[in-house]
Amino acid sequence: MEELIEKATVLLEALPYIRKFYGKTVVIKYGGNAMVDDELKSAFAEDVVLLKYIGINPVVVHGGGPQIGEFLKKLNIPTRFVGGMRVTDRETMNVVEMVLVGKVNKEIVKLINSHGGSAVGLSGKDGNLIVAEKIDSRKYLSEVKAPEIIDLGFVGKVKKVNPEIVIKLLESKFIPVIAPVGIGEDYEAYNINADLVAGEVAAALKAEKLVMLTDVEGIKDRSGNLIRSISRQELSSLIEDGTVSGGMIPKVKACEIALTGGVKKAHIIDGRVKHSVLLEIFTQEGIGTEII
Ligand SMILES: Nc1ncnc2c1ncn2[C@@H]1O[C@H](COP(=O)(O)OP(=O)(O)O)[C@@H](O)[C@H]1O
Ligand SMILES: CC(=O)N[C@@H](CCC(=O)OP(=O)(O)O)C(=O)O
Repeated sequence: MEELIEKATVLLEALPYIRKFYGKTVVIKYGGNAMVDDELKSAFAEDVVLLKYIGINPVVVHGGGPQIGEFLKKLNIPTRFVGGMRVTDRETMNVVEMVLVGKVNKEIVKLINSHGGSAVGLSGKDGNLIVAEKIDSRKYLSEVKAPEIIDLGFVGKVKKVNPEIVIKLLESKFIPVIAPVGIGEDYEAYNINADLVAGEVAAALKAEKLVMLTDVEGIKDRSGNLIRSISRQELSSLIEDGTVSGGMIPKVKACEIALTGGVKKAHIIDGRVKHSVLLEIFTQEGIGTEII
């Protein structure tokens, strides 16, 4: 009996958060290690389905960098990153779209649905969801202090998000799952860093939260200690002084975009921790780094 009562107590701990976030939208960037380990994948899907059933609206934006890399390797197409972005020629773009939209997106949809959810996969092309434009390589690469300045090819940035299709899905039982491929006004497909897409989608939806899963505990300071909480204003200095580098740069930028766009809070959390999404949303301490 004691044990059962203890269970009820644990469940009740979530009540204030369920009340606070009921009917609100939470954008989750899914990527990194959490996407390769089977046990973590199931735990992630359970978290997303649970959120939906208790009346919180999850929107998943996924990455797939490692999966694209593997496929390019199989095809003997060399690939590299400059300033955290994959150099994307036309041939690479075709593979990027095939892997992200055809493979990774559908796998996440299947995963969520196999845990009792109703996920619907979208790319930026569906409903003109993500209108992209070619990134200004010179400007971007010098901004992030990249070691070389080259043309990144079909790497895009978000020009506009048309969130109608996502809102329609959220109004019913569906869980939107978005692949980071944008459509240009020239009708070319653009490869966009998934973190940046998540930030822009969160801003367009005026989400309550942006939660970014990654393969580290959160943002680390110069001495390697986890930063628990940081303000939006302090973020740019972390990039400028080199504390934040590589794959963490677009994550930090995504949080800036989201918060500037009206999202209340952004979190960078450890996707290697089982049920990290629930731990972030339903506990007082949360996990990882919160950006306010
Ligand atoms: N200040 C920092 N704090 C934490 N991680 C950092 C920092 N600067 C750079 N990184 C790197 O960023 C990586 C996360 O980015 P990335 O590998 O692209 O993640 P994901 O695959 O989850 O999108 C970390 O594994 C770490 O190596
Ligand atoms: C321009 C650019 O670099 N696009 C990324 C898109 C996928 C992505 O962002 O995946 P992760 O979130 O797993 O890193 C790429 O080609 O790898």
